[in-house]
Amino acid sequence: MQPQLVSSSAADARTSLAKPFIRFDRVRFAYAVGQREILKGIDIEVQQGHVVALMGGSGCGKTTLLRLLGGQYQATQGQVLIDGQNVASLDKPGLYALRRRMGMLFQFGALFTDMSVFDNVAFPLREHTALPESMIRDLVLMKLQAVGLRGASQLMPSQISGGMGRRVALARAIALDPALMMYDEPFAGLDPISMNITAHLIRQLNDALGITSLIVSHDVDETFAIADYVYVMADGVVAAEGTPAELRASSDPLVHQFVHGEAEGPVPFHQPVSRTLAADLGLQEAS
Ligand SMILES: Nc1ncnc2c1ncn2[C@@H]1O[C@H](COP(=O)(O)OP(=O)(O)OP(=O)(O)O)[C@@H](O)[C@H]1O
Repeated sequence: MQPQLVSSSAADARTSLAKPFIRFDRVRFAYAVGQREILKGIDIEVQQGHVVALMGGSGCGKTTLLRLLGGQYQATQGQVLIDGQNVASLDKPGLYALRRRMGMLFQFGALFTDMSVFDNVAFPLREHTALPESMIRDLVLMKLQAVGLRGASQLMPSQISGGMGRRVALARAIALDPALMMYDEPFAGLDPISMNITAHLIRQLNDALGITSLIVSHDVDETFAIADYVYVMADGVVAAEGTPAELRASSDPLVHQFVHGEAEGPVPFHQPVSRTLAADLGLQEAS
């Protein structure tokens, strides 16, 4: 399947800067030799300073792309480049140094429940730096200030709302001043107001800290409100790409189904299956 949408203006915007911060170059990937191919030739570019979204139906390979970026797995074919470095070519110290430049906000952004808000944010600084406690204190308060929660520093996670907890997790993720922030479903489980606050915070932090952000999300409205560019994946390939406005205006059936959250369309509800339901239930002979 070829990408359905690349307007000349968007393509110009993508190529106007000399070097993308992230590049997936014809990436193919299977979790094990002989297993089903999850990524079937992915080309993605993320320019420095941009907020870029990876979207698409469940199981299409979005989280897998983040894992390749973090060097947890290596592409079977093609290259994954971060700031010009081929992730697969890095030795252990090189990979470790690269990971130090990445912040990650996981689904639900779980906090350590037995530590205060302050200690949660201080955790990566205490683990990964030799900074004196007085400096850690100042850094933590600055990060909490950036997410609007300096006043909550002494509270325990059980004493704050889900939306506030997500912002604390965000402060913790940026504690080590990453160059790249990766968000895996940052809006999952939040009420609409907290979703909105979190989305705008992601954008503000990206711009204020001069970082690059990659968001995996199913939440079209929140993601489109803050993304510079969106890749829609389907069945292991980039099925469509463009700015949020371009995707909203698209008449492509897959993009339309995705943007409008329609049940009917090219993206099937059922995963492919070889046996009938009746056969699986033992009601008829498997064919
Ligand atoms: N460790 C693994 N070993 C084998 N298969 C895996 C592994 N992790 C994921 N998969 C499979 O790879 C495919 C892509 O998974 P992935 O988590 O990247 O999808 P996704 O687009 O992030 O999905 P979702 O939106 O539901 O989180 C799925 O079919 C999944 O079952």
